[in-house]
Amino acid sequence: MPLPLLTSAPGKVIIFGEHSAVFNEPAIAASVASLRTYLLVTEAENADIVELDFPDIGLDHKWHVSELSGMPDLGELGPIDHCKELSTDLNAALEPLLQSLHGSLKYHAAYCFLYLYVSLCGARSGVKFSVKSSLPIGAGLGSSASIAVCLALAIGKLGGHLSSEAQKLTKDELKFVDRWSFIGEKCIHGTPSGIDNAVATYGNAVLFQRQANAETRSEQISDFPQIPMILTNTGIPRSTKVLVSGVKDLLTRQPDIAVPIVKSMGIIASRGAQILADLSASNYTELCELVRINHGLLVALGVSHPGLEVIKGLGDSMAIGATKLTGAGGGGCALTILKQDAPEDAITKFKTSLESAHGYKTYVTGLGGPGCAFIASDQILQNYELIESLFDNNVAVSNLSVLLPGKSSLQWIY
Ligand SMILES: Nc1ncnc2c1ncn2[C@@H]1O[C@H](COP(=O)(O)OP(=O)(O)OP(=O)(O)O)[C@@H](O)[C@H]1O
Ligand SMILES: C[C@@](O)(CCO)CC(=O)[O-]
Ligand SMILES: [Mg+2]
Repeated sequence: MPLPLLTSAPGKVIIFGEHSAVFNEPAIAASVASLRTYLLVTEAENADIVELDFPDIGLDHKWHVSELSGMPDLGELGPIDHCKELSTDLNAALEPLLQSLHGSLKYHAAYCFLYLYVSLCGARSGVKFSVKSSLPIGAGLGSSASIAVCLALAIGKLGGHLSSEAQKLTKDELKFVDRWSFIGEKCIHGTPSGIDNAVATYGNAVLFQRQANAETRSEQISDFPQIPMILTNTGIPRSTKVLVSGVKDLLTRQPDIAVPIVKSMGIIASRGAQILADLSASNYTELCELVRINHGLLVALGVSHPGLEVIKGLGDSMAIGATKLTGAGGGGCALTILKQDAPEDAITKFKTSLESAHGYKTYVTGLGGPGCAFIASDQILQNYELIESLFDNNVAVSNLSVLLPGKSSLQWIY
């Protein structure tokens, strides 16, 4: 695959079923139309290195080709094997390369990168990977999945696993990206369900269910309605990995109580899917009711946070709509589905008081839109000055809107 190469993937909003999705219950998520990660792959200045430039997390690291050689032969292992369990041999071989990055966001991003790179590209060197994202990190909007999808698509192409000339990503190629990004998510947070990377790969909205055999089933929800909602980011940091393992521990300690909670969340998602397929004034109230119940069950699982309850409390006291946390919780984001008759001035008051009194950030964004996408080298070269300038650290992420697949004049392929 000739360089440069640009890949992109969206963030996501889980409407119903976070956490229960990990335990094979159905869940619904949609891609976030305007919040995306972009990965630019270029020739490195030095042919003997592989470089990561991930400024959002302060990661600028180079590995020498000699460090990448001598990796274990993964010969017979296919993606499904890695999906079931990450290779212990590869993990052990990567450990020394990650040593200086321990205990940080950097570690997980670099681990995800190296696992995919070594598995799919061997010891190729002379390549630089630069990331720019409009997604908040660790906020519940799927930043980890979007980066894993950008990497899986780019590295799959560099390693010759995906066609370099195609004018469209085929079903099989999307499956490849879905599987390898799931493997990347496993590096970042241990036991993902796969819903986040499925949405970041396929886009639009999906009804997702993880199967017992580590396979996943995601059904596209066509004509997903634009539900009027406000996303609020508390900015309270948390880790999906820690929250997911906390829920697993609760299920082990209190199975008689916690298993039915998780099952109820699955029933909510299934009912939610029926409503969303045929949303009308008459079932909108039930949709709001499901949002309220789903949040209550997430509270019971211990994954809310006082900072999220502020949003719920304000939304409830203003009777503006129904609020639930979205993503892994523990901080991060909440979504508020607005009542159909919510007055404009009440919506404004809700947003400004969360912003001014609590320092939260609110987003009004459309849902749905393209999943993963790439721009081939000839197109990038024709627009190189523009694209390169957007990856400058001093350029605000709001400028990334000129790159939006589906809206931009650049020829994204997806
Ligand atoms: N722009 C980025 N640059 C580099 N690494 C990133 C970026 N965005 C996300 N990551 C990686 O993803 C990790 C955050 O993932 P985490 O799953 O905890 O949060 P999230 O994906 O934003 O939220 P959720 O999983 O609840 O949707 C970071 O530790 C980092 O390794
Ligand atoms: C908490 C969780 O359900 C959603 C995180 O966005 C984890 C997952 O499904 O991988
Ligand atoms: Mg994540």
